[in-house]
Amino acid sequence: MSAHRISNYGRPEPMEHTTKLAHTPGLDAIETLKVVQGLINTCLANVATDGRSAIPTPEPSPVPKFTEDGKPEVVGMDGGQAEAVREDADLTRITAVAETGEAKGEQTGINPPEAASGAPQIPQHTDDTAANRDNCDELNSKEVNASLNANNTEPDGPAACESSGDGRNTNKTKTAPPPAIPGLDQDRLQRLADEISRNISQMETDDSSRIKAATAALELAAAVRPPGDTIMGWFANMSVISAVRLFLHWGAFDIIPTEKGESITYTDLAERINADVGLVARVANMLTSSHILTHHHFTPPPSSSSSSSSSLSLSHTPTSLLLRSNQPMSAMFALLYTNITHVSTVLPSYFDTYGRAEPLGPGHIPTSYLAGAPEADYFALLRRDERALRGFGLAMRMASRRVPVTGVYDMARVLRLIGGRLKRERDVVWVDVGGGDGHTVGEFLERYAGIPGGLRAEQCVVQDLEEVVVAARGRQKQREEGDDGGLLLKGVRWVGMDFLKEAPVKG
Ligand SMILES: C[S@@+](CC[C@H](N)C(=O)[O-])C[C@H]1O[C@@H](n2cnc3c(N)ncnc32)[C@H](O)[C@@H]1O
Repeated sequence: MSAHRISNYGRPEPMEHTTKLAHTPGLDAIETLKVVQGLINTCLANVATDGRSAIPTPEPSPVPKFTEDGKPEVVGMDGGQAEAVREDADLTRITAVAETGEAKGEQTGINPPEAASGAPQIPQHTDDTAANRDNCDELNSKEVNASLNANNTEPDGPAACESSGDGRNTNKTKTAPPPAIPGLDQDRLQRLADEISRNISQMETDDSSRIKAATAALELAAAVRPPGDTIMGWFANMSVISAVRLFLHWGAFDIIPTEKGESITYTDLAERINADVGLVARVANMLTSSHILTHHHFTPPPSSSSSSSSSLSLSHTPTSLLLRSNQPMSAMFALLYTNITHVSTVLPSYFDTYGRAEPLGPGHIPTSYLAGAPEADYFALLRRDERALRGFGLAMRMASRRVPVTGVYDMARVLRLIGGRLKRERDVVWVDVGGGDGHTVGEFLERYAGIPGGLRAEQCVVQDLEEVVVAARGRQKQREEGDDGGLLLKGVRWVGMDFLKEAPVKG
């Protein structure tokens, strides 16, 4: 397949590669985790073999080598970047000495060239990224399969260096105990790898296995990641967050077609959002490289009216579909972007002003300080902005999707106990304090209306701040005028209140 690469200037440049670009979401997740598992096994093998892997890393980070003065030489970096990596290496070396009590330089997280002898050359990152990646992908998938089958544990690892036949004295014996990389608890790593493997095999029948596998994979990655690499990862995350924020602000996620197999050229997208195509490509780079969007070679059908001359296009992934503007996850992103990322810019000055202590009341919080209305509390700020308030309600829906709403209380028992005590049909059974737009009550009604002595909408009250309730009532009225008559919540009472004051519903 032919495809394009974005140049340093953000312009598409032609290049050849055969990387598979479009994925079937379900299959892709499983395959991805298998690859992760393979890489983990490789990593474990690396630990057992003092970092001498038989399997090349697909897209290697710059590999430090030691120069004659004993400083690690950093391939592919210079200046400050290289110095930063050197410092990491030195730190690892110092930690190693401290932890093992060995003489300086004997055991380090980075292998001097001698230690790597006999091992295949780790491919260096060249400009021919795609071709390199293809070779590595192919090689890697073979090796991953091999590792999945053979568990890739290289039991004779430490001795392999001895038999490399290059005549160098490696000071290793067959009995040398792993781990060679200090600070890594090999048993823990193996337990995590087993956990990942077990859950991957159960993913088809057990939904939660996917989360468990991912959680263990993240824990494992955190354990094996070199410290400097962890921090470098934050920098990448910051850029990705900024790119997501821009694409949300420009409405780009809403413009990319959602049908499977469809994509939009960079040129068309740039035109639709009134942006320079080079800029769009540059921002999209962050999103495609972090697998939030996918890019493709695009050949417009002969009948197409597309004015696009560009042959590079973008399509959604399951992740980016959640970032479209009508999606709760997208609203949650906007909310947390403000509450965390934006607020973080004033935190030092906030604490300089108020002192280094927790806020004592609902006002004078970092969010109100940022908004230039320090006395206001969070919800007072929200109420000033109709759009933000709507977004808040939508974001809460996401939270309730991830946290179970029903099943926590034994509602059948509650209804049984309360049934005999109700004097009137409309007596209140269930109050949702701070219930927003009522979706939680809706879930209770969906689940418990049908059971014996079941919950009825007339028995439910949603309480929230007056403004929130007014808006929620308005939306419910619209639903009742719509096709389904707003049936689920029809009859629910909405009460404006302040939960810091006396409760309006008694008993
Ligand atoms: C975190 S949200 C929870 C919304 C909803 N219960 C849910 O689970 O999606 C908190 C809710 O409390 C409401 N709230 C905040 N301050 C309040 C106050 N002083 N009195 C009543 N409701 C308040 C907000 O308007 C918001 O709807």
